[in-house]
Amino acid sequence: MKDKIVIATRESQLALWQANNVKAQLESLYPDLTVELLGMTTKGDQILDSPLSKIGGKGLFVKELEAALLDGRADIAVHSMKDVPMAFPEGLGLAVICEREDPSDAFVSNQYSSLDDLPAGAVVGTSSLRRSCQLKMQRPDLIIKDLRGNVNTRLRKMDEGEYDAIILATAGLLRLEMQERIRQKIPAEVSLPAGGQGAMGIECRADDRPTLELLVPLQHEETTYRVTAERALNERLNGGCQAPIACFAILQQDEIWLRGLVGSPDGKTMIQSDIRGHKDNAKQLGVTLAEELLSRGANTILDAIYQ
Ligand SMILES: NCc1[nH]cc(CCC(=O)O)c1CC(=O)O
Repeated sequence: MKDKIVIATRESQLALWQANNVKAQLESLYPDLTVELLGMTTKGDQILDSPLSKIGGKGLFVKELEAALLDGRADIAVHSMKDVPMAFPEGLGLAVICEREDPSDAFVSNQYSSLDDLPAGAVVGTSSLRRSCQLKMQRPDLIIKDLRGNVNTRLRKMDEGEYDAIILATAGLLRLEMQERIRQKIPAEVSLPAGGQGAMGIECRADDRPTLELLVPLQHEETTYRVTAERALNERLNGGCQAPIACFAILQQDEIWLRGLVGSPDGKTMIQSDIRGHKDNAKQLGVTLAEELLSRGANTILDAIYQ
């Protein structure tokens, strides 16, 4: 039995909240266990002056954390599942997926109470192609302006008047106890979330059995089925969270209902579909839905973006 676990974490307020949440869960499960945080800065935290879709590179926010796991400085890394690439470096793997927080996107504004309330020409901040393509599709009259930085930075930029409204993940705002900032939880029909949004996952060394065993109680079954289907779709589309891909699964008894879409960055084309099937086929459902989207034109949109 291990007596100490070191958690590698980014130092944004949200990342620290998530790492501390896992620390608290482990400490309450195992009173004799010491849990320490190892704070680190990633490339994604450093490059703040260019749009994320231009910097490219999957795993911008996880590479440094993974290096710490591989050389033994840390035992686990806590991630937002929507930022975790599909493939792990040799020797590492996903240990568990924890219970999902609200997966929706949040509409945040000081003047306006909802997306519908925004006047023509209003400036909306987001750096996510997924959010901007869905917004443009429904509201071609809005002006979408890039917005980078952690949650606090984005809120400050809006407060300073650079944007009339911004879109953030509801989960992040709830975790940071900024629920009063949420003017509207945008329904999935209006802004389909990113695969994995709202769920935390824990990565560790694939052969570290003692750590894997400690983590077992943190696994959340329903979330795992849902996020497995979503990630399979992303993987088949070869998409990271910087791609204009949205997907969202819910569980109805033993049946998964997975919705997915790929939009063109200009907001003029959107290919969307959905699929239902038994939860034991979560992965296959994601792959099948991805292939349907590809055959209906998503391949053309994605080729243009990835080239
Ligand atoms: N893209 C960064 C990121 N990664 C995870 C979250 C929020 C928390 C979550 O989805 O679990 C955010 C912030 C946001 O999109 O507003």
